[in-house]
Amino acid sequence: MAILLGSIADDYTGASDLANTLTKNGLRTVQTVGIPDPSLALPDVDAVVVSLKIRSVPAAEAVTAAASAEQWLRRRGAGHVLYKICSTFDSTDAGNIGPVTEALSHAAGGGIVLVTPAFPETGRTVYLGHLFVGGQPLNESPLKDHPLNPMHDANLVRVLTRQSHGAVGLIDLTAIAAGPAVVKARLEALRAGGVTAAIADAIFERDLETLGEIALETPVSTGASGLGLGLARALVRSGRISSGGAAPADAIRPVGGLSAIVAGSCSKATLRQLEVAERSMPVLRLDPERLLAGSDEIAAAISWAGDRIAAGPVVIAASAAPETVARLQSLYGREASGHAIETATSIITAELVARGVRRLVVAGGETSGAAVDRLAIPAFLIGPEIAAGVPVLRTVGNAPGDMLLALKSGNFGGEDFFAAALAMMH
Ligand SMILES: Nc1ncnc2c1ncn2[C@@H]1O[C@H](COP(=O)(O)OP(=O)(O)O)[C@@H](O)[C@H]1O
Ligand SMILES: O=C(O)[C@@H](O)C(=O)COP(=O)(O)O
Repeated sequence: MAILLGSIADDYTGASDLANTLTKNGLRTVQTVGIPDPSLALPDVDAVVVSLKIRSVPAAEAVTAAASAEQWLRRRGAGHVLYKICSTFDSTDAGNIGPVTEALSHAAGGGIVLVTPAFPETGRTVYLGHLFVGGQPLNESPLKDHPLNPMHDANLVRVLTRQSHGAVGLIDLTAIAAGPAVVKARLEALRAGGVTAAIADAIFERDLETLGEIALETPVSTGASGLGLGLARALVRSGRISSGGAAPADAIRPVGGLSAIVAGSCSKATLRQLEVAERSMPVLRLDPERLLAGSDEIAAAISWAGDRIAAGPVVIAASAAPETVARLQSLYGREASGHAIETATSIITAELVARGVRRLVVAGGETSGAAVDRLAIPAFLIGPEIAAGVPVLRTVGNAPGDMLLALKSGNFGGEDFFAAALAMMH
């Protein structure tokens, strides 16, 4: 299997978001969970997205994992590797976007890396280096309250500089609107001046098409699904994609079985989706304090689900509003509470699957990572899109048999997302 485009995603929802974008834009794509075992039979594809769970781990750990994935992708022919980060640039001053970008660039012989989290379809735009989420600057958006990576600075040149050894520059919208030749010249001028990463503005998809064309001439880029769109369209325009990009028909074959939704995302969109789900499905709100206190909250949740699940989908959620999250974190610490809750939701997910759930929606990037790891799913085929950035996924090589999943990024999806997802998973 020789591939044209490789990607390393810093979380699993982000990986499925990118895989969805690449598929929609003409590349046959598979999403692997980590570096796949050589025995796993993967389909013939144009692009592989390796999902890692490295957004919130120590930078050195993220670098080591990403470097191995990069080598694996290069050995399979990837001429370009996109480091898929969050469209809201989720990270801390200690990393991991800067350190991983620099490591990937170093492995590819150095040079300058284009960086942009813009994803206009979901309202993420970058202007003069500042990231906007819908109509709000990043630091005024709900991301200011993220449980793991609260974002307090919309100026990405500044944010990335704090995480990088090298100098960070800006390619502004004026240059991008002037087209690929001007962007290329600007990138070269920045490189000659010692800059190793350039934040690129982008507001419209045409900006990302320009950036994709130039990025494709370099070995590494860093960005969200918008840059994926630009790279995919550039590859298709180059005439190097012969497949026509159709998603495998297998991806939507029904699996039957029971269905469930597990949420650990505390994002504004997820909190609203849970409220709406309460009108049509049984929803269990976990008590995070009881979970952390080591009580039998997990067993109680499994028993609650067991009493209801044969009659229809159930929802189990740890999600809570920012004030409640802040209170728990003040008692147990940010990382400890996040990790303990992810562990609990992943155990509950595995128990639901053991009881016959084959159609599963997980809300939250870290939450999805923990759940998919516990289920030991090796890879996914990409099915139809449920909402911008969220496709139906079909497991490849899964031990208990095929499953359909939707891994929902916290801020993605309309308010009826959960019902809409299950309606597409048969
Ligand atoms: N009630 C809660 N209090 C504190 N942290 C929580 C609570 N519920 C979930 N979490 C944690 O918040 C984090 C949410 O991150 P994630 O799953 O990536 O969601 P998102 O996609 O919205 O960013 C996870 O680590 C999760 O375990
Ligand atoms: O780019 C995006 O916004 C998503 O693909 C993504 O990575 C979101 O992360 P989570 O909200 O943590 O799932």
